[in-house]
Amino acid sequence: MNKKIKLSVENVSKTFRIRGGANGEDGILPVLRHVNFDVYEGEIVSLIGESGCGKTTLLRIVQGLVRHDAGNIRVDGQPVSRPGRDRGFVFQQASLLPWRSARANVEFGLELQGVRAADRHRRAEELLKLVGLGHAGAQFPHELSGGMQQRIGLARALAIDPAIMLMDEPFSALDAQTREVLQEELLRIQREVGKTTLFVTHDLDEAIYLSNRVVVLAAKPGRVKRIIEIPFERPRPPLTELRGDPRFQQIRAEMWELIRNSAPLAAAA
Ligand SMILES: Nc1ncnc2c1ncn2[C@@H]1O[C@H](COP(=O)(O)OP(=O)(O)OP(=O)(O)O)[C@@H](O)[C@H]1O
Repeated sequence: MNKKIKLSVENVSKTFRIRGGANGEDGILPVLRHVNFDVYEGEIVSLIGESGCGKTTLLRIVQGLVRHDAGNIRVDGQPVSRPGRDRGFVFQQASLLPWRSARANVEFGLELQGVRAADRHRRAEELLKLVGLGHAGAQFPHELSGGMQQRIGLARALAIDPAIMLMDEPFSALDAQTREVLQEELLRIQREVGKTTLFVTHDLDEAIYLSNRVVVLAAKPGRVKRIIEIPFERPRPPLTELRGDPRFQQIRAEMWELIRNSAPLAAAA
């Protein structure tokens, strides 16, 4: 079977200019160096690596909010240089508009696209059902739990039917139980809509559980250390069950080792 590349990250490098270093002079912080990987249609690929290795920066580059210094980002073969509706995103905080109902939040992107009211309502209802909140469309964000807000954020991102989804630690602010429920829900939704997803997480178990492949980044500057194929078939059993599989433990140990032993490159390298 030929796999179609939805997102390609080719040789991407990024530095930030930082003001007032140790000696009071401005400096250059290399954050990403020659980062390469592809994401195939329908896959979930996670980025993992120690804090500060550039995961969020890379996601923002793909989103088009941060400009890279070198390399190419392509979605469906088209170069990316600014935000666009081919990329939907869900971040750590759902950031819903507080004065809008859940349904009106889901409709927001469609309104910007000029979609007719009747079509917007129909699409929002479908998506609310998809994320398990068919009953909550009239509620306002302050009436929803953190997990429900993230579900609405996911529905809002899916509403514009993007080519790829970008998710930056979407479950990290949730309590452990809600988090596990939403991880299972994401896999169910993924089965239903087949959306290609690039997912940033700190959590090794989450990365293994959700992903087809995991890109392990080394830090200082961020670079691809290894890309690990996750062998478990879908639909996957609950995470608590999967943790008992010796292959899960083996992959987890491999990732942990890679992250722990990713020595920074010498400054001149
Ligand atoms: N706008 C900016 N200006 C200067 N430096 C920045 C900027 N944004 C990020 N950085 C730096 O780039 C590096 C990578 O940050 P980034 O947030 O991408 O890492 P991360 O892997 O997502 O970290 P975490 O896992 O803690 O969220 C950090 O050293 C950070 O301080």
